[in-house]
Amino acid sequence: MAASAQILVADDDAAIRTVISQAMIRAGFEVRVTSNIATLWRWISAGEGDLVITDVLMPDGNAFDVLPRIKNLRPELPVVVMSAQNTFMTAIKASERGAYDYVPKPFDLTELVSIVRRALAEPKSAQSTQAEDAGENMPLVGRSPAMQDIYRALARMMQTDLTVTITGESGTGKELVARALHDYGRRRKGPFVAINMAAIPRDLIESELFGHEKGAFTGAQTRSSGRFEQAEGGTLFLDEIGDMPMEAQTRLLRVLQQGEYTVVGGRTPIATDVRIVAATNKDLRQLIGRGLFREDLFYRLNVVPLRLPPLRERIEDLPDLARHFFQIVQKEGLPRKVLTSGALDVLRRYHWPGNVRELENLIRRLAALYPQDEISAEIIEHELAADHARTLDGPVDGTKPVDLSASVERYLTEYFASFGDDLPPAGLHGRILRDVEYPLIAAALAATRGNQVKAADLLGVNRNTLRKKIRDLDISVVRSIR
Ligand SMILES: Nc1ncnc2c1ncn2[C@@H]1O[C@H](COP(=O)(O)OP(=O)(O)OP(=O)(O)O)[C@@H](O)[C@H]1O
Repeated sequence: MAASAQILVADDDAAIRTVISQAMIRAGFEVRVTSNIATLWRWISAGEGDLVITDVLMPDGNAFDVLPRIKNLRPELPVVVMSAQNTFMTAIKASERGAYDYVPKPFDLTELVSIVRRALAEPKSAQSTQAEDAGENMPLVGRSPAMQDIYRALARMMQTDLTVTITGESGTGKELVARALHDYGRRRKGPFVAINMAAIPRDLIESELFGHEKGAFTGAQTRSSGRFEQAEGGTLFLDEIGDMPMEAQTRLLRVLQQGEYTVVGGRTPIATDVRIVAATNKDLRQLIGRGLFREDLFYRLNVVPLRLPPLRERIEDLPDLARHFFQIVQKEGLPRKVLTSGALDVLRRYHWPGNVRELENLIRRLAALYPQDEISAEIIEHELAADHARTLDGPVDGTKPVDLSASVERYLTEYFASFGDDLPPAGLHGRILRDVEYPLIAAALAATRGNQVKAADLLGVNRNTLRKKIRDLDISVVRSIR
């Protein structure tokens, strides 16, 4: 049946019409092409075509505006949307307006043919989709191929309740993605509840998640609701799932298998309607091997695995991300800055162990600490060196360094080793303290938006001492206008 199917192709670029129609004809389809929306709509309303491939922006209109009409008139007609504006919102809009799939330009013809085949082979279901405008407030920034893959996966998952597990180094945007899944999905009217397993004492995790009855354990003086109850009808985001204790894992498995749980100290099973999104920066398979994570739970959670690539693997997103964060800090009242092309080059070469969070923090510091409108390569180099001193080679798995003094020790061992049999130049004490003091004071000033009184308070030093240090360490301070 599919072999004789007719494909309607709409794109104002003649070259694209040609390559698509050639590929479709080679694949055994009939093809009609047009350069405008009006003709496409005429064909569709006349009942022609078995599938549509359309560009978004065309001379006589926007395909997203006609998609709801197409869905109304011919709900079973699959529409594949192509776009060169490869943002999260384009993918989401396509999904919300009822497109079958969204293909970012430039695209792979073989992939397009397989999408078309898949769409034509699927049973026709009159899937009704709510055409609700999501607004232009972009939650996720970046147009790299790696992020395109994420957007498409998200767009497909929006209308489902599938359990998703997001993996990725610290700071890659796992929580942001979990929120986007909720905010643009069909549970958006319900609550989004996040809980971080690494931030809660292990013996309290079960009761935090599932609640407890009065007297369930020492200190449980009243009945308490758990996060599952709070997330009813919405999404529960389980961050750092690799840190979940075994007993809690067993309870969670039951929720995923049977849709019910019991509170700690309770006996009656409670039915639950919660979408689970989990995240981890650990390798769960390795934890399974060490007996720390249940394999059956892993498979239940990993229904849809989503891997967020580290920033260094999608460095082309850096200018967009930097602009985005400058905009955010500007809205918060800090002056607007731009990066010189030299500065961008330095940022592109950096390896970003803290990923997008590290970039965000850097932009905040730049906006708060430097008076100049243009941020030069030298400033970036200076700040990244300070950043390096701050993290002093934290663990490579992306987790946050916890023990500063252990990090300093490691740093010093390497530092001494780098001089071989010689000693480093004299004045080490001053140099090391300065390397620690600079980022410390800069961070305090950034956190207090350049307010020296508050920064002195935060640091626990006298205001005059802070002023002297700022001068000695040559830290530039700009006060936020708010
Ligand atoms: N693609 C993106 N677009 C815009 N902002 C982003 C993006 N990715 C991450 N961020 C921002 O970077 C910061 C870190 O993101 P997030 O907290 O989601 O990371 P995470 O992977 O959950 O980190 P962790 O594992 O340490 O909890 C947040 O402020 C988030 O808003």
